[in-house]
Amino acid sequence: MAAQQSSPAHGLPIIDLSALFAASAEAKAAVGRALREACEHTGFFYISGHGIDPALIERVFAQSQAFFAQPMATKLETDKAQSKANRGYEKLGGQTLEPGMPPDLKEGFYIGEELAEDHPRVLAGRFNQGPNQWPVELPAFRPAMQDYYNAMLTLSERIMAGLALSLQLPEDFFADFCHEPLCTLRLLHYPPQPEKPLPGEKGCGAHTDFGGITILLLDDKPGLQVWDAKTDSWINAAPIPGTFVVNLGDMIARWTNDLYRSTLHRVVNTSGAERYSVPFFYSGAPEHEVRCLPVCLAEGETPKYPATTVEQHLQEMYRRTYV
Ligand SMILES: O=C(O)CCC(=O)C(=O)O
Ligand SMILES: [Fe+2]
Repeated sequence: MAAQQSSPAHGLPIIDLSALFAASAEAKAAVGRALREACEHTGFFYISGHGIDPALIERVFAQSQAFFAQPMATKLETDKAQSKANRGYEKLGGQTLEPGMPPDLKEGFYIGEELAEDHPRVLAGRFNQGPNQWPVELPAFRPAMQDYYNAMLTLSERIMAGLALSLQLPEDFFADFCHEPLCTLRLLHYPPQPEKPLPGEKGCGAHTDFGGITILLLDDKPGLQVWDAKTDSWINAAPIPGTFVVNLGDMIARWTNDLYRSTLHRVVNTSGAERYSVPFFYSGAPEHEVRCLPVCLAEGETPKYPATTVEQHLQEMYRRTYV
C-alpha cells in the first residue's frame, strides 16, 4: 500500500508503524503487507511512527558519548570480561564479526535485563542472565538506558505483532515468544576509518544478526551498509531522522524456512568523524521452541532446519564470533 511504504533512493523501504498502535484491523493488515514485502526481499527496513520519544533518544546518545569519552581505566571498571552474563564494556577490537578479517574497529557497552546474582535463572547459569555493570561515575547513565531498554521492549512486541500479521497469523501469535524475552542493548562507538586500514579492516565486519529482530538507532553519520543480493553490491543505509532501522536475525530466517531474510550488513565509518549507534537485539523467551512455521511452507516444501530453542540457537551463534 503506497501510504505504508515508500522507497527512498537507497532502496530500503520506510514503513510507518503508527497503524499498529490503532484499532483498525484493515490499517494493521496494511502494515502487515508492507512488512511482508520488506522481510521477504531486503530483510532491512526503516520504521517511522514508532512512538519513541526523541528526548529519550537524546538522553541515550548523550550518556553513550559520555561513557566512551572516559579514560580507558574508568571504562575498564565495567570490563565485560568480568561478567558471566556478557554485560559491560568491550574494548576496541574485542569482536571479529567477519571471520578471517582484522578485529572490528568499534568499542561497545552491553546491557541486558537486570537480574540479581541470586535470581533462580542466574543461579542456574542460564545464558546471558545476570546483573549489569553500571558506570558509577555517570549517575544519569543507568536510568537513561533502563528507560530506553523498556521502550525498546514495548516496540519489539509491536513489531512482533506486525510480523504475525504479515504472515496472516493472529496478532498475538508470538505472545509466548515475547514472554520474559532475552534482549541485549548495545552501545557502539566507531572511531573514523583509519587513513591506511589493514586489508579488510573496518568498523564492523560483514555479518548477519543472530537473533530475532534488531532495532537499530543511528546517529547522523553514514557507515551502515546492507548487502543487496539483486545487484551484488552494498547499499548505503543512510541515517533518516526520526526513524530506526529494523532488520531480521538468523532465528527469524530459520523460523520462516528462509522466507524472511537475515541480510548481511557491515559498517565502514568513512564519515571522518566519531560515529555512535545503538542496536537493540530482541531474541524472545529462552526456552521458546523455534520450529519451522507451517504457514511458511509452500506446497511440497519441507523444513530446512531442525527445531531448536532460542537459548540453544543464541549460544551456538555467540560461539562463532568470540574465540
Ligand atoms: O552500527 C551499526 O550501524 C550496525 C551495528 C550492527 O550491525 C550490530 O551491532 O549488529
Ligand atoms: Fe548487525
